[in-house]
Amino acid sequence: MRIIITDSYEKMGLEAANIVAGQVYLKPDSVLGLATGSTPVSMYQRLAAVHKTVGLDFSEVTTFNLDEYIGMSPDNPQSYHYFMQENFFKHINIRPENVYLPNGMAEDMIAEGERYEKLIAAKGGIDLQVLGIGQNAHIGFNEPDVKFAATTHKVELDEETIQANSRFFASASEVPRYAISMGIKTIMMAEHVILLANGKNKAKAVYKAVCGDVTPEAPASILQLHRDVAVIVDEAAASLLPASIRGVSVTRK
Ligand SMILES: O=P(O)(O)OC[C@H]1O[C@](O)(CO)[C@@H](O)[C@@H]1O
Repeated sequence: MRIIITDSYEKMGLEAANIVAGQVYLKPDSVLGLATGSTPVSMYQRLAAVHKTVGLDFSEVTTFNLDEYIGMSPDNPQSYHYFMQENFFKHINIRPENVYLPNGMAEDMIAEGERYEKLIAAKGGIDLQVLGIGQNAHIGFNEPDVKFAATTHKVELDEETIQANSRFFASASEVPRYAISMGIKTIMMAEHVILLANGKNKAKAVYKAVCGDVTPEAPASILQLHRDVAVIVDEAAASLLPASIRGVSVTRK
């Protein structure tokens, strides 16, 4: 794992965007795995700016998102389809036919999971996967006690996740209870991974991901076994990392 500590949320996004942009520049037909949530927004803004100012070309890029709420249609403003459109896709020159998210409206979620995995495989697998992290150390919507061998599947959201995501809804009761998410195995098969986190409320989860035991109770801890992960965090999210880890990290001011 490489740890990059930045002094602001914007710089976290900048560091992440540089890695994504480098990937797309060197391999124009890259397959990107993408995340939603508030964390990657500054990265998407930066990538959109790089597209606009220097013409970073997304026309050959394919994207697969991590997850979608079950029962959310793509035109629902709370859906992750909608989020991606508003925060990223409409600002770049990606082709709509190269954009994939799990279908939260599918009748058979087992078949939908299999379909999604086949699509990823048909595109040659994910070159670079972007991840946020939940306060309970989830990645995608893989909640604690996850099965490390799981591929894309239906998940029941933890109460902690429902509470955390209720800020995007009128109330916690409106947050869907189920989602369809890439599994840990899907994520671990990506060639490169970047994990982003900002804010004090992510410090415990970052600690577990970087130096806790590798355990299904902290799903992100499995990333310690991945061959190429960059963890990009602001000072607040890095605040519980021990001096030994901070000593080998890169700090960007
Ligand atoms: O970035 P946020 O809003 O804190 O969300 C944390 C994580 O939870 C999710 O929303 C659930 O998958 C992820 O997309 C995100 O990485």
